Amino acid sequence: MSAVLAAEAASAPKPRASSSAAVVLLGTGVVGGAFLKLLNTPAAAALRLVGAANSRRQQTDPAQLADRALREKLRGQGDARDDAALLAALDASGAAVRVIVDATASAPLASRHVEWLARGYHVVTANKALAGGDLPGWRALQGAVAQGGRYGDSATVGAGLPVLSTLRRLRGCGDALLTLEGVFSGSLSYLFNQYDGSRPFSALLLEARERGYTEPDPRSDLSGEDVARKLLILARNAGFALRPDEVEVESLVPEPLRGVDVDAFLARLAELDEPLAARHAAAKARGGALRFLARLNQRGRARVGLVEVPAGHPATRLYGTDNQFALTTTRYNTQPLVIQGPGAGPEVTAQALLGDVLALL
Ligand SMILES: NC(=O)C1=CN([C@@H]2O[C@H](COP(=O)(O)OP(=O)(O)OC[C@H]3O[C@@H](n4cnc5c(N)ncnc54)[C@H](OP(=O)(O)O)[C@@H]3O)[C@@H](O)[C@H]2O)C=CC1
Ligand SMILES: N[C@@H](CC=O)C(=O)O
Repeated sequence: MSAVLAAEAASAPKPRASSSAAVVLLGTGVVGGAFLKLLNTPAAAALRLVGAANSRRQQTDPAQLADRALREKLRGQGDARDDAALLAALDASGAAVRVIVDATASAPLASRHVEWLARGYHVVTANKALAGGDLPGWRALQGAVAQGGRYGDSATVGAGLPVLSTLRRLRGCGDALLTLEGVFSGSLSYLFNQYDGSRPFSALLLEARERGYTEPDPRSDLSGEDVARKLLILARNAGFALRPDEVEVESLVPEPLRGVDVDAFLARLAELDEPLAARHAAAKARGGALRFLARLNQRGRARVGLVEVPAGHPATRLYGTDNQFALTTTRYNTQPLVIQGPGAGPEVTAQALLGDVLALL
């Protein structure tokens, strides 16, 4: 090769290491269903679905996977659940980039993420159970990522709002998180942004559930558990090695409704109404409003719960499922850096998953 050609070859844009990926989707519920729809758009042309599963059945047959009614069909047809067969489908694809997308809320599945990363699969997840679970799990995940595993977690906080990416970028620049405060739940935001006592709280909750904002078991939202997980994920990404038992959590689930199954809970939803109506009336009488806030202070003290905020508080200026993350850092220390926008819903969450998958190419 001449010197000129060699120089041109050296300066030409390098071909991407890989331009397509094979994908297995775990979970075909609200978020997984929206992800399947996105796979049929031009934005996902480089992705090939080689397996999909719900909790009981799965499919690896290309013709069945291409069927627009895949999600509905999986309810009654398909092979029995078997992770090994899904991983085999990824291996057989021959794709250099093999991605497992976890759109479930399953803790047992999340506990497998580290093993999958170690075996060379990439993991993209809306499931918060690993990063927002116990500290050993978080540390194992950091170990796998340090070994080169790639973990797409944008959907786990703010349903894809650029919160984790911002936090990591600031940290990479030597900035440090001092305090964090805000509304981290799309469903609880939706509930308290609207609740004025004119409609029962339980009716609003059913509406949030129908719109796909709540967790599979809405008590995960009402108990503060889902918010606590997001707080843990954020705090850990900022360098605070917090354990779940270090987060003070206020639950809105009445004691008698905590141990019953989901159907029984849904049948007794009206039991939520009276205590919340009383709290709302008391706050209103003092000129305040109720918002479900998460807070992490400089000493690493963390709390999530219902707070009576004064009129004009930033959390009273939210709409719909808006989340709000106010980050005070060593460099953003006179005013916080605020990230705000819709923080729940199938479309935005599925888009966050797709974005993380495409970032692997
Ligand atoms: N909804 C939202 O706005 C957001 C949700 N998320 C997260 O996304 C995840 C999914 O939420 P969502 O779609 O609303 O929940 P859904 O209940 O609608 O869907 C969950 C899906 O996971 C499936 N599933 C459960 N266990 C397994 C398993 N072991 N293997 C394969 N599939 C399994 C269920 O199967 P089956 O149908 O058989 O029960 C179902 O298809 C949760 O972790 C949630 O926190 C994150 C950000 C926003
Ligand atoms: N149920 C969650 C969905 C996103 O994580 C919420 O309400 O924020």
